[in-house]
Amino acid sequence: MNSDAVLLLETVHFAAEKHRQQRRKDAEQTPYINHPVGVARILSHEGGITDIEVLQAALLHDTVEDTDTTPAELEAKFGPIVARIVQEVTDDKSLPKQERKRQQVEHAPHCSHQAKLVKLADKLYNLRDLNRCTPVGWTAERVQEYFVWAREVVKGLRGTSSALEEKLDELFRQRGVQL
Ligand SMILES: Nc1nc2c(ncn2[C@@H]2O[C@H](COP(=O)(O)OP(=O)(O)O)[C@@H](OP(=O)(O)OP(=O)(O)O)[C@H]2O)c(=O)[nH]1
Ligand SMILES: [Mn+2]
Repeated sequence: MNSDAVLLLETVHFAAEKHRQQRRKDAEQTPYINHPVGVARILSHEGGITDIEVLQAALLHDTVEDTDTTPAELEAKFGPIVARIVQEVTDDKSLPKQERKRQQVEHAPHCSHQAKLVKLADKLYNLRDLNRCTPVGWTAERVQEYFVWAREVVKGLRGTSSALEEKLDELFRQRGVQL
C-alpha cells in the first residue's frame, strides 16, 4: 500500500475517534463523521484535488471546532501544514453565533488556497445536506438564510476551484440566491 493511503487511513481513523459521540442534526442522527469524510471526497472526486495535506485537513476540519482536539495535537500528529489549514477553517466558538458567521464572511478572502478549497467543499456538502433533509428544529426561513450567508462566504473564496464553484453556483441558482 502506498504511503498516502496509509496516511489517509490514519487521518480518517483519528477523525472518527474524535467525532465518535457526535451526530448530525438530521432526524436520522447520521454519524457526524459522514460529513468530514464527504467533504474530503468532494475534494478528491469532484475537485480533482490530490494534495494529501488538503485531503487530511478536510477529514480533520471540524475536530478543533467541535471536539476536544487541540491545534498542538494536530501539529504533533499530522504536521504544521495540516494543523494550519484546520486552524484557518476553525470558528471561534467562544464568540456569539452571529459574530462567528460575520467573521467567516470577513476572513474567507484572506485564507490560504488550501483552506479555501476545504471551505468550498464544506459549504457544498452542507448545502446539499440541507437539500437532502432539514435539520431538526430548522424552519424553511432558516434554511434559506443559510444559503444566503453561504453565498456571501463563497464570494470571498472565488477563483479557487472552478469545478466546486460551478456546483455551488447551481445550488444558489436553484434557491434564487445567485449574485
Ligand atoms: N446542513 C446540515 N448541517 C449540519 C447537520 N448536522 C450538523 N450540521 C452542521 O451544522 C452547521 C451549520 O449549522 P448552524 O446552526 O448554521 O451553525 P452552528 O452549528 O455552527 O451553530 C455546519 O457546521 P460546519 O460544518 O462547521 O460549517 P459552517 O456552516 O459553520 O461553516 C454543519 O456541518 C445537518 O444535518 N445538516
Ligand atoms: Mn464542516
